[in-house]
Amino acid sequence: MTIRPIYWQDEAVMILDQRLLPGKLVYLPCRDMRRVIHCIKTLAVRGAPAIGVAAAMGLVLAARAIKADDPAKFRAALARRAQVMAQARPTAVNLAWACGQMLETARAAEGEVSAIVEALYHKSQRMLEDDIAINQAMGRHGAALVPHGATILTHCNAGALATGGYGTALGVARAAAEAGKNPSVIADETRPLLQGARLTAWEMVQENIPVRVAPDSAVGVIMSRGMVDLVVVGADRIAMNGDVANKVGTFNVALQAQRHGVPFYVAAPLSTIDPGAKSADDIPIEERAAVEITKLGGRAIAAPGAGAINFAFDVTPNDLVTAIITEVGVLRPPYEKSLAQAKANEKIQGAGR
Ligand SMILES: CSC[C@H]1O[C@H](OP(=O)(O)O)[C@H](O)[C@@H]1O
Repeated sequence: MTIRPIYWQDEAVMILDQRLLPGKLVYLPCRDMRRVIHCIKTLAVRGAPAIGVAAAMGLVLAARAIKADDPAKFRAALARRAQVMAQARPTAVNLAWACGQMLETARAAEGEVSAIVEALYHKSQRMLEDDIAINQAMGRHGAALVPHGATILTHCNAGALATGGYGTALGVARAAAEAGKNPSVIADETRPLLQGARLTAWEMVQENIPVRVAPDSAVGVIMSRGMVDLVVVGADRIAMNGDVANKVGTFNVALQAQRHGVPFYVAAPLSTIDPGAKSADDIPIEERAAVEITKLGGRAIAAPGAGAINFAFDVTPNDLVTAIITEVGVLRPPYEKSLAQAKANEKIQGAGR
């Protein structure tokens, strides 16, 4: 089954409302930037690469609404809108990266405003298509690390729903299955919004990849019983020293993996590696509303009057990361060197795109 989290349909951006999965498959038609921002903020669309693509498409909608015939004034107006878009969620670097890519496209496009808008549309579509190809390449590199019949534990959802449609961490599982390795998956349910139970399990069922859901708190006992061969998770932002920001709870999984001698892999495109972040200290961690903790399915699960702590992400220190799987290969410590080399090569190859 092809899972399409987001796509163009005529003049509208169609966003699969992931808040309603696994029960309902509902697409939201977005015809202006504000609607796309709302989808990003409310996690109707979520996952670092997917929100990057959503931001790019949202900026096309914004560009089409700018009333300016002068290209310079148009580019200035677009830059102001990109600044608003980039603030929709702070941790996933792909959001800001995608906005930067769109502004670069507008800068490089020649001719009238209409030609710039057309170039922006094609850039947003190419970003979606490139993401799928990047994920497939990443999956092939990652699949080489998956033993036959292995059980892969993952956290949150880093699958087709979090990307352009193939997946980073789940892309490794997909590619291993496509290579005939018969992997199975253990999906941490991933409190508070249950992306693992709701989204990862749904994706794996669609793919006929065996999947079992487990409470986040069970990772230790599951690993202590030798039930996990490797961990593969996604990432929202990777610092140049290899510190990894990902869904809250990932750090706990990494500590358990170290304790039990289980390889802990991070699967992420090069665009998730942030050259502006030297270490975890430079990664903003999103805090979300208390109600996401105190309610579940609209029902109170915490005593009325109780507060909540709702960090949406945490940072896994680089010494707990066995390797980082990317579209150009598997990057290993020392990350200061391997990540810098990969980003340098990206710049050289990107220069030609
Ligand atoms: C392929 S990146 C997916 C990444 O994004 C998720 O966070 P959220 O659901 O809040 O967007 C989680 O950190 C995943 O690993």
